[in-house]
Amino acid sequence: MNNPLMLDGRKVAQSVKDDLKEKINDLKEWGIIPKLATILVGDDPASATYVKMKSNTCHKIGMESERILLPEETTTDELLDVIQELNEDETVHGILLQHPVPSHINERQAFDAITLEKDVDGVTSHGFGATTFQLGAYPCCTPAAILQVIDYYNLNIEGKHAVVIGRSPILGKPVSMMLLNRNATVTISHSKTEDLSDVVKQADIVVAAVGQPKFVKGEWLKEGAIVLDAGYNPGNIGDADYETCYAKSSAITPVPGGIGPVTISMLLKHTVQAAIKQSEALVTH
Ligand SMILES: Nc1nc2c(c(=O)[nH]1)N[C@@H](CN(C=O)c1ccc(C(=O)N[C@@H](CCC(=O)O)C(=O)O)cc1)CN2
Repeated sequence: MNNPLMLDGRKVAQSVKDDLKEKINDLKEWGIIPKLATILVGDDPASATYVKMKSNTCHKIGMESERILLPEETTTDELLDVIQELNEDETVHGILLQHPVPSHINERQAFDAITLEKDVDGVTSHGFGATTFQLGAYPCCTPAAILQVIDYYNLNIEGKHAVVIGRSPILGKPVSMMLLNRNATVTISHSKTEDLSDVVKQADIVVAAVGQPKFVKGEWLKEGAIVLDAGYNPGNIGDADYETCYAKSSAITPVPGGIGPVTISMLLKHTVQAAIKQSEALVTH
């Protein structure tokens, strides 16, 4: 396949942020400034960087953000109290709990404590169910970013075979449901899948969401496959081996500059949508 298309996530993210700036200006005329609260538990440097990127991007486009940094030894109950306060704070429209939390914390319980209307990161069980059944919840941001890239570049996924590698609650599982809702034929593969390379060989679209650097090799791909790399490994290395996958693909997202920047723009988009909905709810009550 000659001349594969490099899918430029920075360009996609910019187009999302440009749309948002207009909406944010409109909201400001009503005295509303969309606000995202981020919670980081512990001092994992990569997570700290991602949270900082989220809050910096909020400020750049005229939103507010409140960064809550909690010590490593925070208990589940203490974290639940912080989330409850944010649920009740009318100035906060969206809540993000950075994943992963330290292992002594019950992450599922913490995610599920976020009220659905502020779950702009799509991490609650309720949000997952509502996304799956297309009931209007905010989807997880990386899956939403993958769909945004697909739409921006007009990639045809209906009836195509998408192989998702990974089944995590905030990536592999939700993106599989979202692709299914777009009429793709979806195979979810994972660490226990037998003959993974043979499974991947059948894919028109490969979503790499496995969390291992350069895991997907070009030789596994069908000629002309689309590769959507959702990996964010240390050193900004994706889950796909870019050079070999590029050569075999028809289109591919790089790392950095692919799905990552779009993920952040989707978080801000959901927060603006939440600010609009919550303000409408205040007016009608
Ligand atoms: N609660 C959540 N936790 C985590 C999520 C999430 O969506 N919700 N996703 C990942 C990490 N992540 C955001 O949190 C994330 C990772 C990487 C990027 C990104 O833009 N990376 C850049 C490169 C980094 C850089 O420029 O320094 C890129 O790919 O170009 C954004 C978000 C885990 N946790």
